[in-house]
Parts: sequence; C-alpha cells; structure tokens
Amino acid sequence: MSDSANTTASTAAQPIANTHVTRFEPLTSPRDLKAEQPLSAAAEATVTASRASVERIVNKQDPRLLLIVGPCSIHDEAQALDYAGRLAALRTQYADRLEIVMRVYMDKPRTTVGWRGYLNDPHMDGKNDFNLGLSKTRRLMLKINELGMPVGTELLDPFVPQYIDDQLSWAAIGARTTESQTHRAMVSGISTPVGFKNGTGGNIKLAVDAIVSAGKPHTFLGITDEGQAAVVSTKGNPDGHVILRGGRFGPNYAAEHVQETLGLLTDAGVTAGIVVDCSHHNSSYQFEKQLGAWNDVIAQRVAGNDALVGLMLESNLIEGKQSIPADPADLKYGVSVTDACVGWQTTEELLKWAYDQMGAVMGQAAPDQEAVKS
Ligand SMILES: O=C[C@H](O)[C@H](O)COP(=O)(O)O
Ligand SMILES: C=C(OP(=O)(O)O)C(=O)O
Repeated sequence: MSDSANTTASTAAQPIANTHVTRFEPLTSPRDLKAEQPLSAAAEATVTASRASVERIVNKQDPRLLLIVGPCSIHDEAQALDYAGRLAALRTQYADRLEIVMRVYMDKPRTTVGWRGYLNDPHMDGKNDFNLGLSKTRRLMLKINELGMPVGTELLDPFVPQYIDDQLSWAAIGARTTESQTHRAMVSGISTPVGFKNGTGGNIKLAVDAIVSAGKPHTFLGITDEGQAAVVSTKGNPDGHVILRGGRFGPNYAAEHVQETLGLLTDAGVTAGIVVDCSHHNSSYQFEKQLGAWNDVIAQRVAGNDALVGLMLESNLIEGKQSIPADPADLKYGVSVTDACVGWQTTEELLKWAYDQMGAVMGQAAPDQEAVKS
C-alpha cells in the first residue's frame, strides 16, 4: 500500500481524487495481530460461557439480570485491569442472579470532535496510532477475559470486529450509529448478541428497525482475516436487542417508555428483552442520576416486567470526570476522561442492591432494605 494520498492519475494539473486525504498508512492484518496475541484457553472459556449466558438472558431463557458495568471509556491499561479485577470478584460472588459483563469501550463516537478512544488514539496526543491501538485493545481484552471477566464493547469502526470479535461476550451499537446501514450490516455478521441504542433524539423505532435489519443476511464491503478488502456475506444476527438510553427530550426508562418499546418490538416480531442504559440521557449526563434509573428499572423487574433483561452503568474507580491535560502523565488515577461515572463504592452498593432484589425474581425472598439513595 502506498503512504501517499495522491495516487490517482489525473489529466488535470491537480489531482481530482483524495483531495482532502492527508495520508494512507498500512494496517496490520487481523491474522497477524491474532498470531501475536492468540486467544488463550482461559480467555476462550470466559467468552464461550458468558456469550451463551448473555444469549439466553436477552432471549428471556435465563432469568438472571445482565449488567454491563464499567468506565465510559478506557484510557489506561493498568487502571482498566485494576477495575476488572475488582469487578471479577463481584461477578463470581453474584453469579447465581447476575451476569456481569465489563464495559471495555475503546472506540468512542463523538457528537462533534474529541478524543476518539484508546483504540484510535492510544497516546492521547492526536497522532491516532491505530495499529498500536488495535494491538493494545486486543491485549487488554485478552487479559480481562483471562481474569474471568467477560468483555462488552461498542463497535464503531466497521473493520475493528475482525480484530477482536473472539474477545467479546456482548456488543453495542451507539445512539449515533443505530440508523447506519453500515453498522446494521456489520452486526449481521457479529458473533455475539448486540444491543442497539435508541437515537440521540430519543427515537426507539430506529433501534427496532436495526434489530430487524441486522437479523437478516447482508452483503457489504469489509476486511478478511488476511487484511484483504473483501465482499462479506453474512447470515444475520438473531440476538439483537434494544438499549434505552434516553433522548434529548429526557429519560426513557420509566414504565410507560418500556411499554411503548414493547409495543414497537411486538409489531416488528422481535421477542428479545430490553436493556436500559442508566447513563447518557437517562441520567441527563449527571452521573449520580444513574442511581434513579437503576432503582426504577430493578423495581419494574421485581414487579414482574420480565422484558427488562439488563442494565448498563457507567462506573469507574473514582467518581466524576476530568479533562485531558496537555501531558497525559498529569491525568488523575481512575477518573473518566469522557462521560462522568459513579465511583467504585457506589458501584459495589448498586450491584449488591441488584443482587438482593433479584432474589424475589429468582424465587428467593428479597431482603427488606432501602434502595441506594440518589
Ligand atoms: O459515551 C460517551 C459520550 O457520551 C459519547 O462518546 C459522546 O460524547 P461527546 O458528546 O462528549 O462527544
Ligand atoms: C457513546 C455511548 O452511548 P450513546 O451511544 O448512548 O451516546 C456509550 O455508551 O459510550
């Protein structure tokens, strides 16, 4: 591959193609990256078991609650592993009522511009060393899986799944891309259950349409394991589901919105359950407000709404968020660099609350206690 942008011949004095492109850089092939960092037996065991559980939960065949919990974005490997180790202990402790998957979000969509995530810009310096980011992403996901902690992520760049699909137990399509043909087609070939967020404007039908679309076979342009551009044909992904994340009008986790969503799903012939993202517009981007959504949705589930199969929480070691300083060495430990998150102690309390409450759903008495206060 050439690293020059202006490779197209032109009869004009100036080239007429790639006029806004500054650089092409060769991309590592998925096969080479996987040869460097093969899926270990321990990681494979985590993915195989968790994927099967997640599939059953989203299809309402396993009454446990799916919890996708973790930082808004990962920007440091050691901090991510610190978090993963703590979460893995709770996953084991609560496994009979909760299926806990870590949010390992590496490729960030932005409303306009901003840091695009560890996969895209691992040095946080705007140099966008994608090859390094892919390698670090795969290595981190491997290590997290090896701790027995399943990994969930947002899939944004359509080539990325080919590098990490074997590491994932669950994936999401974000609010900004649920309506995108490219992403719907990509999901039709993804090996895990995939949740589609409602649109940023609050439109839930977009996510339902996405499930229907991604459930069918597609043919689109992608990349092979050898790194070759290819025409890819897929079978369709049968495990799509809606993630309610609120919209510009406000939150959408209340019973009336859940009912509206169920109506749309029924009309489309989709039987999968619903996941509620407690963050984003469901918390009005105020991290403490995630608690209100968490408690409300769990109460709906305990009251008998078994369509509510999962919750997402943006959580980090330390609550809040920080801006990215000129020198990333000045970043504070364990604090989000994208959306604000609840801290570790609140996370422990929320998981315990979910576990205790799910006792009632699983046929065991729920302890009489107050919800975690927002
Ligand atoms: O989840 C993170 C953010 O909400 C998303 O990446 C958009 O961020 P932005 O609105 O700050 O660009
Ligand atoms: C970007 C995210 O969410 P949304 O697509 O709902 O804005 C996210 O979950 O990190």
